[in-house]
Amino acid sequence: MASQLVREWVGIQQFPPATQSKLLELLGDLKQQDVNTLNILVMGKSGVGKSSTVNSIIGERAVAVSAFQSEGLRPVIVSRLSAGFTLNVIDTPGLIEGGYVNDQTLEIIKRFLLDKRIDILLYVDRLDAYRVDNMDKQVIKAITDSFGKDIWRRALVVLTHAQLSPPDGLEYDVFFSKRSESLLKVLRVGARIKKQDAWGFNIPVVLVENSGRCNKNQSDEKILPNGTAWIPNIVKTITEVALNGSKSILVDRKLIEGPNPNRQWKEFIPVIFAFQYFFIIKPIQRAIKSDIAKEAKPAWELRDSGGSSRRF
Ligand SMILES: Nc1nc2c(ncn2[C@@H]2O[C@H](COP(=O)(O)OP(=O)(O)OP(=O)(O)O)[C@@H](O)[C@H]2O)c(=O)[nH]1
Repeated sequence: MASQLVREWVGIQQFPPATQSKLLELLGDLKQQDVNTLNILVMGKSGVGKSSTVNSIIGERAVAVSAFQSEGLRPVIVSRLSAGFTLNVIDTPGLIEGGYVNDQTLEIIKRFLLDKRIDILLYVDRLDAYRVDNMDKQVIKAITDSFGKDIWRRALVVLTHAQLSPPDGLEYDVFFSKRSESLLKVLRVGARIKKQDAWGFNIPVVLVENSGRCNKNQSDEKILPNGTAWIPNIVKTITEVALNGSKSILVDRKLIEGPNPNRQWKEFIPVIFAFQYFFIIKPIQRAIKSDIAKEAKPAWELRDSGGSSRRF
């Protein structure tokens, strides 16, 4: 991702000192493991808080946020450099339109990512959605079909609107784990992750509150209702996923175009013809010949072929 404009990460200085020092420590951990760049892809349904989350992490209003359906159809890349570390965050348009996955949007995202590497996927949804439905499954399936199942080894589920009072008198952490479990369940179905493989896809769920009215602790850090300072927490989880030993996803032509249906099984065509010739056509020909040979000749044929040519 060398071509885009990389700016100094000034937004990091907007964070309170406690957050800043935790972030710099985490970036230091990554650099120690020779990870000097992270490409983070942000995807999800429309209006769930993708752009707001990008801005919160960067600490600047780097991408446009809208309460209404966003007009932007193209992904946007935000690149920031701090102490020798480059962070590239790719914000993408929402994938749902009129109740369906928008294939055109998906195609634009795929083309945009061509020849780029995805180190981390932030799959964004809202904490305050109480149900999962087929739409969730369709979006997850579309991401899986586009970038392969292994992208989920590099994923975090991010739940926005995390400053809420749970319904029905539920404890905050109980509500969070119920919401996470139901979303992870539908994610495993959409991503075709089999039960026996689930341990290899240990997808963490993190909470985010992008609102300016987010509560703060004594160190002026934005905190969740359970007291967690969420910006260092999401960056820490991103660091853990980046260092979990799985491979980043290289978006090459083969990956996004998938197997060419016209080429499928083509190499087997000569084998199938040879099989048909030797094991079906040949035996049938042999059987016909032997039938003809064995056939008892009728009397009139013997008479005719006996040489007694009648002359008229
Ligand atoms: N209270 C609250 N509002 C949020 C949060 N995150 C986003 N919003 C609001 O939700 C609306 C949509 O946010 P965006 O960040 O534009 O969502 P998006 O997913 O990027 O939207 P599209 O690009 O249209 O798909 C905006 O009005 C945001 O201010 C959050 O964590 N808490």
